[in-house]
Amino acid sequence: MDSQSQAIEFTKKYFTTIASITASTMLARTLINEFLPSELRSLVSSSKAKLFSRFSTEHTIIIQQTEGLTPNELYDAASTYLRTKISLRMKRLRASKSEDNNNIIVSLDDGEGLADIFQGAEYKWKLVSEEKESPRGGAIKVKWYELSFHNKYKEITLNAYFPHILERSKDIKAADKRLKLYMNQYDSWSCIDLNHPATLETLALEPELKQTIIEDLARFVKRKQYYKKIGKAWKRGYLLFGPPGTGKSSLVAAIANYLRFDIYDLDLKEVTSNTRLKRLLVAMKNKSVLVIEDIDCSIDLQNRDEEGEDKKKPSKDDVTLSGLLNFIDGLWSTSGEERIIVLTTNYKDRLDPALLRPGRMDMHIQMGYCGPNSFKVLASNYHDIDEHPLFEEIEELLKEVQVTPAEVAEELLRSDDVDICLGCLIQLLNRKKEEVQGNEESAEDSQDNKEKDGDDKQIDEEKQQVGAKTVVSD
Ligand SMILES: Nc1ncnc2c1ncn2[C@@H]1O[C@H](COP(=O)(O)OP(=O)(O)OP(=O)(O)O)[C@@H](O)[C@H]1O
Ligand SMILES: [Mg+2]
Repeated sequence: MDSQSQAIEFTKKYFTTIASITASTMLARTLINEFLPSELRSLVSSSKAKLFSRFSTEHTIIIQQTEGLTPNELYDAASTYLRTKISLRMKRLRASKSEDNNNIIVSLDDGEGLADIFQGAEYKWKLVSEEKESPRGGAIKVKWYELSFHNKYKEITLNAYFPHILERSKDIKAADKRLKLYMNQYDSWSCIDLNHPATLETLALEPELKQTIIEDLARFVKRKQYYKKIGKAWKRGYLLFGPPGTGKSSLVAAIANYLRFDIYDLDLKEVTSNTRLKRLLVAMKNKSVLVIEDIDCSIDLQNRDEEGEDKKKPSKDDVTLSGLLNFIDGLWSTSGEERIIVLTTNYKDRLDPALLRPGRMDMHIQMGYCGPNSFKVLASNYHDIDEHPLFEEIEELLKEVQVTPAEVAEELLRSDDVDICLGCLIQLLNRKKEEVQGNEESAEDSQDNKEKDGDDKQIDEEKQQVGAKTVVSD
């Protein structure tokens, strides 16, 4: 036989064998289907699946929507996480929007799947749903994800991929969330949407101060494990002080917008007893900013522990500042996570020394008058300009006079015409300069009459307030 006829012979035999195997398989399948009872049939097919999976390198994990009656957090996190992996090329998607959410949510439809890559591992996700009979009658829809990957990635999946999904979904939810502003009436909170536009970017602050604040906040949110280890409540306290209109309230809103935290604006005058105060503090949610504005006015700040003879003896249940701070330390260390507390005042010197002690407030932030850098931020916010022929004159004047960012903002809002606004601002600054010069002259006159260093000291102190300073304590 030549080699060509050998090949033909071989091919014939090969096909005959294949045909007979196929026929036997079909016969076996027919026999199984027709003659085996259903229980035995499912046993045979599950053994077949087992045999197949023993040789397959693919591994599948089922993530059900509920485990028993309890919602499965991992399913929920996966749904949120997978939204960021959706491509608009996919054939079928779902879209929805809820009142609490800022964005339209686009998600996988039942039966659809997508691919993801994490640390070099490839994953295939599929959303499956099925109608099942409910034990209470009727049908219920059960849903689950089938996650398939090469079985060499089992460990990465359990130890790194799933924790990553849980973490990412938290961030995504926080970014979507519509922020709330809570206010107290007596001992209960009511809330409205927080629509304050202030951001750390648009806030006119000296650049180093802004950077310090951003870094402090970023470090704080990353330190969950650290706070746990040292056994301290995971909270951070900021004391903001400075004249009216320097941006204290705006900074609180900017912090909330940056961290995506709700704000609880606590009016201490509404709170009549310690018990009520405790109730309010316990009702606060995690990831929130507690703010007490004008702390010097809202509570009798005299140090009530050191009772002088002429001081009124407080009743046991009176709200006191030290009581408030102690609650916060105590209650929040057991029940709260990721809390910021901000106290604001126009007069730092009127505050209880107990509040200024190291360790009470982590950072003391002085909000200052508008300096040249802050002015540039405001000009860019309000008129989208980074330079202008009048800038130089304005910047020179800002070094000499004290004007708050709020006053500058008011001038910049006067007109859509930037030349008019900057002209008005120069007029304001010149008026202020004349006032200062007038004051200095009259101070000099009176100094001729009686020696007085107090005024100079006052002016020196005030001049120092241009820009802002911080005292940070850890
Ligand atoms: N640093 C700033 N950056 C940007 N805008 C500012 C700044 N400071 C004040 N403003 C503008 O002035 C307005 C008033 O400021 P804000 O209420 O934040 O001041 P405040 O320091 O809280 O004053 P008060 O002591 O009277 O409560 C803000 O709405 C904002 O438009
Ligand atoms: Mg304010």
